[in-house]
Amino acid sequence: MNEFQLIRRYFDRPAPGAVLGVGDDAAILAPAPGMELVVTTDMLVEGRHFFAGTDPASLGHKTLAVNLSDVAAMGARARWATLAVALPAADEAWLAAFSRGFFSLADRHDVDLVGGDTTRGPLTLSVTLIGEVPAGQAIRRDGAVAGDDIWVSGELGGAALAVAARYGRAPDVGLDTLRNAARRLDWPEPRLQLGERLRGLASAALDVSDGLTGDLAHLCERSGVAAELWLSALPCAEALLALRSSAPALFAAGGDDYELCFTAPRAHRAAIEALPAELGLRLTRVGRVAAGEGVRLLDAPDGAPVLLTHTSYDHFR
Ligand SMILES: Nc1ncnc2c1ncn2[C@@H]1O[C@H](COP(=O)(O)OP(=O)(O)OP(=O)(O)O)[C@@H](O)[C@H]1O
Ligand SMILES: Cc1ncc(C[n+]2csc(CCOP(=O)(O)O)c2C)c(N)n1
Ligand SMILES: [Mg+2]
Repeated sequence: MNEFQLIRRYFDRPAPGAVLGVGDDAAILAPAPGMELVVTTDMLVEGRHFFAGTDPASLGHKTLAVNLSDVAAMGARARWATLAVALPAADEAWLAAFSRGFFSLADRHDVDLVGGDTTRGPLTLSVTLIGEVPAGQAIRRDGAVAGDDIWVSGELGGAALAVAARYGRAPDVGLDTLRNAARRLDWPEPRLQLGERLRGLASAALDVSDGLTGDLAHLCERSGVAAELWLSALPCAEALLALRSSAPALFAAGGDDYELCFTAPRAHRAAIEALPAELGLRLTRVGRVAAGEGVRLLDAPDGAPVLLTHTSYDHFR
């Protein structure tokens, strides 16, 4: 199998939402009238973002999911993707599973793969995702205002627990709990439906990829505000509740969650509280925006400060 047979077999699929998809020097896309484009790129590198030997179907899923998560955080709809891969070898079983994982998530969200690049090299997977949002309505990081509530979707900490376990640094939580945590790490679910519903409700948003405290600090910086987070409010799986106080960094600073963190005015509380029933997704109020700068983690509202050894994942620290 040569390079072009590989592309045709595993990555060339019909792209009904594009003017022209895979096969030319570039794809041709036509945004719908009145829409703005949102564009994001996220890369996964073996040994850094995932462990050698990770199930290729989950890698196909996660490579796309981490990008969809950024589009969700903007309140946009995902439309088109390009995929750049460096592969150590043309392993057909690996490629078939990877492609299956990628396209089954793409199909669920009506995303067309319209191009990419394929080369031989250390396993590296990169997607560029293009989405659409009604002009002027994207949810940015710079809209939070003192007094806003801070919300988080889903649950935190499972993925970081799975990473810690693989490095032999996790507390003993039992096999079942660990299996659920590994699922959070390998099969993150991008919150696209939530992102679109938050347009007009959230004042600012981002996705939690590096760790809540550190990611929220980016939002605060862009908005020129401070934030207070409550450890006892951070949503986690029932089986991890005891760990939340004994290993707070897993929840407040552990990465790989791909949940959405957003701020919203108090006046939107009731509307937001109605979303979980509609979306089948937990939404939890985890803190408040204040005047000033920086993120403070307290054990509870008006409680004592919780000290963390780190606030998020950093590639160069
Ligand atoms: N090499 C680069 N050149 C230009 N811009 C970059 C580069 N790397 C990152 N950026 C930009 O810097 C900002 C922060 O990047 P980062 O990858 O940390 O995004 P994030 O959304 O905070 O995290 P994640 O990608 O894990 O969701 C983004 O606007 C991104 O587009
Ligand atoms: C093998 C292995 N070691 C460590 C981690 C943890 N990790 C790596 S990158 C990252 C942040 C998101 O990346 P980026 O900021 O590049 O989008 C996190 C939390 C992992 N997933 N796998
Ligand atoms: Mg992001």
